[in-house]
Amino acid sequence: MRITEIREKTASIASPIANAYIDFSKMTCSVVAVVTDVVRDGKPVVGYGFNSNGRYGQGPLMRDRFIPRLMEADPATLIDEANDNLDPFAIWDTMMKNEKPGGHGERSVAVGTIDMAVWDAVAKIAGVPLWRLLADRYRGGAADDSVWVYAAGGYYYPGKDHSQLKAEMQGYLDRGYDVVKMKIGAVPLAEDIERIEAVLEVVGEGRRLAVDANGRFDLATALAYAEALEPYGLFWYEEAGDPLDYDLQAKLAGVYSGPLATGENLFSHQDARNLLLYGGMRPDRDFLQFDCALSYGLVEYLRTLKVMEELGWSPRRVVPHGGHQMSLNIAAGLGLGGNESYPDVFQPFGGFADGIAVENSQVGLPQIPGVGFEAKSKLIAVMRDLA
Ligand SMILES: O=C([O-])CC(=O)C(=O)O
Ligand SMILES: [Mg+2]
Repeated sequence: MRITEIREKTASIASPIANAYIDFSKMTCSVVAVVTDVVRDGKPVVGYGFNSNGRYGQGPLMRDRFIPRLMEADPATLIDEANDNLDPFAIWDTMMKNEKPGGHGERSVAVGTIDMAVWDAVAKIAGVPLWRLLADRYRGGAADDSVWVYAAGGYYYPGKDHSQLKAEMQGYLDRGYDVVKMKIGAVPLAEDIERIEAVLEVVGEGRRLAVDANGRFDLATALAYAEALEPYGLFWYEEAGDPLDYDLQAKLAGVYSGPLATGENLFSHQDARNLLLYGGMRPDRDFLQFDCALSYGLVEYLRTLKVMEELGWSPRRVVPHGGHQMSLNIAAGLGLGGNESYPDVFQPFGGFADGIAVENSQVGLPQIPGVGFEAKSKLIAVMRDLA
């Protein structure tokens, strides 16, 4: 059993939307195919992956370093003998050979995307959905039947007024979501408060609305927003300051009584540990948003979950960023608290299996082998185009 080829192509996910930090007018993502010589139903098993929005395609890093390391390795060293399958852990170690520690930047996205494709292949070789494989290997077989999801959107874009923002949010409620998320921080506080009040007219209560500042604020601005947001009783206040500014996060947690969320831009278990040790995050109410596709994949995610456990955090406090099926599988298989969803943006990469509707903010998973990409027709068309 061996990997015969790994292909990457960079796809556009450009759109006119913006958060408080970036616009998405040139946004791309990598699509990866890991081709194996294992045959199922008369065809070679191919595992697929892609990276979440926000960090661009990683083709050059993959082609320069990570794909050659895997293709040059003795195939026997990449096998999990006990399970008669590929070994995602050995594959990870091989990709990361001769990489110094620290500085977890774009390389974690390149590795995380290939890792997603490896796990898709592993579950396909095992002939089971990935959530089932994860539950069997790591949770004594217990899998969640459905996963809580919330609708993320509420972006800024040219000409978007309150009526369009409200219509967007109404559309999410109509499609079965109970909680919606909107962007803040690209306009002055008073203007954001007007936007928030407009959305509250649609969703009714603050506990059905999360807000996301995408790391834009300095301490003074983060605290000013905290004071203004506190009375609304929001679902969460996300990524107020720079992702690595644990001091800001801790000071914010010291004054804001409602739930805080962060972590989508922390790309290693060491960074996650530092957040939990020094960021003032509160295990009884706050949310962690680590995204496997950006942070070295599921192999590293298992380490991050272990760090959380050691520091007294339940996996239910994790609601990953990214709105992709990989995190949905991890959520169902490893018992996370939920998953993000982008019903209207980042298509065809965002979203879940065709024909599985969101009801009461819960979504089910397909019963097919792998991550489930084959159950999402527009996405699998892009992937099959690659291999
Ligand atoms: O706008 C983005 O970069 C995406 C994001 O933060 C989120 O989904 O939480
Ligand atoms: Mg965010």
